[in-house]
Amino acid sequence: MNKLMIAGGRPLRGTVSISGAKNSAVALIPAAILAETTVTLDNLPAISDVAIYMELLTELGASIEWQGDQMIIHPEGLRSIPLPNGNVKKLRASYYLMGALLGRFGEAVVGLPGGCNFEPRPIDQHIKGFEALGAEVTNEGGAIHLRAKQLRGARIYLDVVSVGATINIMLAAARAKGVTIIENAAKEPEIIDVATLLSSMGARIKGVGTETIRIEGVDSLHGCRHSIIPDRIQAGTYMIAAAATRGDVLVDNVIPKHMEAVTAKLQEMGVIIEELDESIRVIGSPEYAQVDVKALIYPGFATDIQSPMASLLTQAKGTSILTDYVYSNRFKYVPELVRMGARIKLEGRSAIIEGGVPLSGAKVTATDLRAGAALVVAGLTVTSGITEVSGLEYIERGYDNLVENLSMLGAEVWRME
Ligand SMILES: CC(=O)N[C@H]1[C@@H](OP(=O)(O)OP(=O)(O)OC[C@H]2O[C@@H](n3ccc(=O)[nH]c3=O)[C@H](O)[C@@H]2O)O[C@H](CO)[C@@H](O)[C@@H]1O
Ligand SMILES: C=C(OP(=O)(O)O)C(=O)O
Repeated sequence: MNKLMIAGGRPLRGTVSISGAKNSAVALIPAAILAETTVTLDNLPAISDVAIYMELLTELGASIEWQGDQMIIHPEGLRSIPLPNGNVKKLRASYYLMGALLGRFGEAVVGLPGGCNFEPRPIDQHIKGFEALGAEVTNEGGAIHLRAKQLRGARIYLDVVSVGATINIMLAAARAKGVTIIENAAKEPEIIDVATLLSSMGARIKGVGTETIRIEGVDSLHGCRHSIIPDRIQAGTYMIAAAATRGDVLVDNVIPKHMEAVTAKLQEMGVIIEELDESIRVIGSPEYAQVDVKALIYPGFATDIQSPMASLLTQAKGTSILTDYVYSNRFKYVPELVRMGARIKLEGRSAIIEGGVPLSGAKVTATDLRAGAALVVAGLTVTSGITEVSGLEYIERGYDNLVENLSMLGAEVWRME
């Protein structure tokens, strides 16, 4: 396991430029399967989930050029080769191969996904959607087999608002015969990003960003060039880290509208925020008020940043309650924060966080990507001792150039193999 070493206690200062969004990138790359000609993606994050996706598309026969933040996907050699094991199990978003391969080839075999396994994460709504479009879906030894002679548009009501199911159904429906309506759809910015790419490829999609999405299937889709939206979760993490270290950071290349829930909560605590067109300046204060945080679907406070927020709340005055309404038990990081001296109790889907308790350096383990983000933010605030975060590979699933970015902001951090 790789480790991140942190000698904390230094206020973060300077500018950090945010890369493209992980949760867009890992949907846009498989979406390119639907095109018959070349797709170019710009502003791609340099994270391991993207590298794994590149390998997956290569296994399927695509030819890919990836240089800097640009990926060029030539889909001409693609076939629907069964992928029951291997790379599909290394990330959550491999489930998008189901919708993309089904849409393009009418068949797919894809192993159940991996990714952050902080709790069971079913994909029943994805399957319900594929079946409604006319696919036969079976689970054979942990791999999902999908087959359809002809996908047909349908009206699909999602029982739970799901980012993955909304995108997966859009992918398959883009090539179905007739009109598909997704009701109770998710509204996250990454869904709009995927719909923008599909529309540039020739798809007919309306209503993204609302709870009803209408997709009129087309016979073929073509290549295009698309620039990925900034990663609002990385941006939020740097905003929180700037506040937690009482620093002064310009978080650049962001869409401030996507950050509204984080901005509002930080302001409520007493953090000074200046919003510019494509950047947000975060200036820390000596004291923070306690706040309650409810992680919700977009435009609510994102569940993916509740864990670094918990680390910041250990610095507030008084007791804060952080509740996650998306996942019932996304708190594997709590015992690790407690190891660093935090006083946090878990009650159902809430963490009760006692503020004003100084943290100290310890050996802690990131059990998943955002648990890792929580420990990094906590480590940056520590004034006594070194924090040693094991499981850096989880963090690198979603944070582009983390060590370099933090070092540029003045943090003393280094990697240990
Ligand atoms: C690759 C990617 O984009 N990952 C994000 C995506 O994950 P993912 O797409 O897996 O998350 P969903 O939006 O689907 O999950 C939301 C909730 O619905 C439940 N559910 C979901 C699907 C389903 O078929 N049945 C079901 O019960 C889940 O267990 C969870 O409690 O959105 C999550 C919620 O914003 C984020 O935390 C992840 O970072
Ligand atoms: C849960 C996350 O990712 P994934 O869905 O890819 O596991 C995340 O990005 O916080």
